Amino acid sequence: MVRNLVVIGGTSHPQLTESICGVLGIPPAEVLLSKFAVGETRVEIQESVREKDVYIIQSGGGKVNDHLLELLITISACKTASARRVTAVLPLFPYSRQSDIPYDKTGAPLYPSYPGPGKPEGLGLMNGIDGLQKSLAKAQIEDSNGSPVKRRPANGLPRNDTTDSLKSLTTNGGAEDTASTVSASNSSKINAFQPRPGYKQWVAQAGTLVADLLTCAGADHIITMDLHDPQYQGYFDIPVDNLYGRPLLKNYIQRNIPNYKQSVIVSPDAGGAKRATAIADQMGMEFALIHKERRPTKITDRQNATMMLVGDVRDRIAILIDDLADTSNTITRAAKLLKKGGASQVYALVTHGILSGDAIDRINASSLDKVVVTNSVDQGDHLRRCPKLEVLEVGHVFAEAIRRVHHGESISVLFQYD
Ligand SMILES: O=P(O)(O)OC[C@H]1O[C@H](OP(=O)(O)OP(=O)(O)O)[C@H](O)[C@@H]1O
Repeated sequence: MVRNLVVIGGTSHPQLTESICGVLGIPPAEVLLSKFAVGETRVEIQESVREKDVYIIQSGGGKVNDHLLELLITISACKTASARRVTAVLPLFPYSRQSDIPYDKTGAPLYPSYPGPGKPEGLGLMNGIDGLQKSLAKAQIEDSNGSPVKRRPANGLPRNDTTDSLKSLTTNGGAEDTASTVSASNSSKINAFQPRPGYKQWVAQAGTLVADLLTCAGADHIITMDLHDPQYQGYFDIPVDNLYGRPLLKNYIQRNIPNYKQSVIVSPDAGGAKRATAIADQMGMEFALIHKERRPTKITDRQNATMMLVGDVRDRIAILIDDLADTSNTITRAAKLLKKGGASQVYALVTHGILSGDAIDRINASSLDKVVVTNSVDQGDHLRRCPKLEVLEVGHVFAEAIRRVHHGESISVLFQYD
């Protein structure tokens, strides 16, 4: 019997809300989530939450920015309606890939970004500058007056500050300097990263801002799963429970992969090695790693990174383990390499199947034999389009976490590896 507990479902994943409420044996709260014509989010809590323990389910993926704002407004609405405690339940935590300052050793920014559907350009800061630059160049070259537009020479970014660079690009600042007519080749030169001694490009630390926004909106507690960077928890001054998807993945391996002990667990990059070795060690299986020889400086370059397999997968089933698949470039490229290395079959087991843009087409056309994800992100559409996809239910894991938090019980059992 759960008393004084209220579960509110955001628009990101109604099916998961239903599943969590089904396990808890309560109906989701009545809320009106809509939008004004202009696109602003409107939230109306249609039942009393006074002195209640409220859990708001909202995942990342899909229209991630809309969902985030809706969550913030809902948290704030519950707090102002005198909820006793508000917990944001974020099965996939949005922006958690942007928790650090992603520079490589030359000072060039790395972009752990989420590319939108079919928009490889205009994503990430440098690409954004590139896109902006191209648009400006095009607009200026096609100036209706027909007069050529004078621009700063294309010898790298105009100033050593990205904000200023953007400003100068948008206002044509510095046009009084050495004049040159903008051309496509100039544009591409401007896009090339040229580190300046002692200076690093400024990249927004969106993860910090999102942590602050949630706290500022009134969240008292966060429940999430398989944070891309577990240290992100340290950005919060409220409790963060980072649940593991690992038991679900292990269970899948044990039940569905014949002679699984003869298979090889593979991490598709060094960043995920700890995650994958944890499973390999616990299950007494062998481990292999894919090493990216050159880390690309731009998201659009990622597919060009050279990959190298460290380990032997010949005539064995290779099981890729990762926290998330977004464009699915990582797992599809890894699968190709594993098949080249003699793997008999390749499975990809991923906690968060974001699968943006043409990720599904990429998987369908790839050497992957099976892709297994949890429903931390809505998989309804993905399942219809991808015969290789299998989905593991996480509703009961979140329901149990909510039940335990509500009753003040320990949830460390949900963190156990085995
Ligand atoms: O489906 P994709 O678009 O290829 O993205 C998925 C990859 O991105 C993330 O790692 P990231 O590249 O941010 O590097 P890291 O693990 O070193 O942080 C994640 O851990 C996957 O490996």
